[in-house]
Amino acid sequence: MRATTTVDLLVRGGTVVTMDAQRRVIPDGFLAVHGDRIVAVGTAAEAGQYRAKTVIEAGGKAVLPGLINAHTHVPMTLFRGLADDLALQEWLTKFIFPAEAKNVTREMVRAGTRLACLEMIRSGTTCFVDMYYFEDDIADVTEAAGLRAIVGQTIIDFPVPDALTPQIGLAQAERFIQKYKTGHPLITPAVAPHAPYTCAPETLIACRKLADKHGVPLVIHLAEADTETQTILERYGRRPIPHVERVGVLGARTIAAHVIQTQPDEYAILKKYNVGVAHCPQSNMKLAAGVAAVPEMRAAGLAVGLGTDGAASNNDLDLFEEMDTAAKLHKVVRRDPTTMPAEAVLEMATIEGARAIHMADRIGSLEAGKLADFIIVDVSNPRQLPNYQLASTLVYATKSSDVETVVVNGKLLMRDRRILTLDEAAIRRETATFRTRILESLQK
Ligand SMILES: CSC[C@H]1O[C@@H](n2cnc3c(O)ncnc32)[C@H](O)[C@@H]1O
Ligand SMILES: [Zn+2]
Repeated sequence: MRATTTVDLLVRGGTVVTMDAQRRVIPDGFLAVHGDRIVAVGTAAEAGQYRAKTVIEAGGKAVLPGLINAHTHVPMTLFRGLADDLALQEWLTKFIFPAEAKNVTREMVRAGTRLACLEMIRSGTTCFVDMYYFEDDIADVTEAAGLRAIVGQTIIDFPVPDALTPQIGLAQAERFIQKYKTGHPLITPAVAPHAPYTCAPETLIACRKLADKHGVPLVIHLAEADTETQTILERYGRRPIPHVERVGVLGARTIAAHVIQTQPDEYAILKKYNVGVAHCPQSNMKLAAGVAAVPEMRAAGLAVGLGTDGAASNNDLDLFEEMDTAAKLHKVVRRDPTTMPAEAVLEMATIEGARAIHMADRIGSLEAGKLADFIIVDVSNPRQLPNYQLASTLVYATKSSDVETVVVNGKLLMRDRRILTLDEAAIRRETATFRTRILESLQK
């Protein structure tokens, strides 16, 4: 007779999409969780030895690794819809930077982050990479919501809401890193130089030194628009990727967002430093920035994850939409329907996303020993039937509203669409207050 093992949480009966090295999909599967970890994954027949305080019956549902948003600016949810249908430079310099100068405070950042966490939990995101201002507040609110995040304090060469100079920004970033760097269960602090066109080489070097000193990730917007390529060529005589290499900002645990304006010989530079790429197709389409060479970067061995970018350039934080868009965008630009199949974009939102953010040893797949970050998704809506192929159903026919249950670090954040860690009504009220404030600020 087999001994019984008591665990905290047992999910049984669902189709478990492991995203492990063999990409195993277990039709009648189970997942056992104890503390913050997955302790076993297998077929329902093997689940018999486990007893749990909480059992979730997932028959007819898909159980997947939590989705990973590799690039966003969470407080920008409060700027959603404020300035649409503009090119990057005009959008940033005429609308977003001025709106931020008037409105970004600790209080605003906390409110925007709460709204973002609510949206992300509801749409199946369990981990995100952020870069913004007042990141200690973002970290605090994220931890309370129960989500996992890499939280990057922005460094930029002009006065911003939390730092008048990049030196002040760097000192602030160091304090923030010191507060969170020793093994926090959910928050990984990071340094986030905004971009090569807003940070001088000295600023970029100081950011790299700080990241190396504390062994934390470095997050940067890179090669996003042709205006960036022109500016960097004019200023430094090199294109953006060779420029950042020459300056010395590429290095351990770098995460570069966008990476659109590339030439094939530049992939080797990114590969040399193991740079993870955050592909943000919806933001890139909306700002008409261009189309990143994702199939080529993947073929060159780069880890490419998926990001939404901020809600002011997307305009949501929905990775199900982002998967659908990524799969279709690359087909249409190449006139090749075989490029970026559903399985590939599902990888980008899970295990490849984890590789891109340098966390694949801990998250991105459902395997014993990994952190228990997973979602349970209904796949029985008429719109998803008859469901011949699960990756296809998830990428092309599933909506974020089909996400029913979300677990991060072994803790339930949403069960059967009921949010357990945030006060949804209070967030709606708070958002309405900020809407009025932001509108008024723009009339002054
Ligand atoms: C480093 S984040 C802070 C800074 O970046 C701005 N921002 C938001 N989205 C983008 C983007 O796609 N490219 C460049 N800059 C962006 C944001 O408004 C903050 O000021
Ligand atoms: Zn961005």
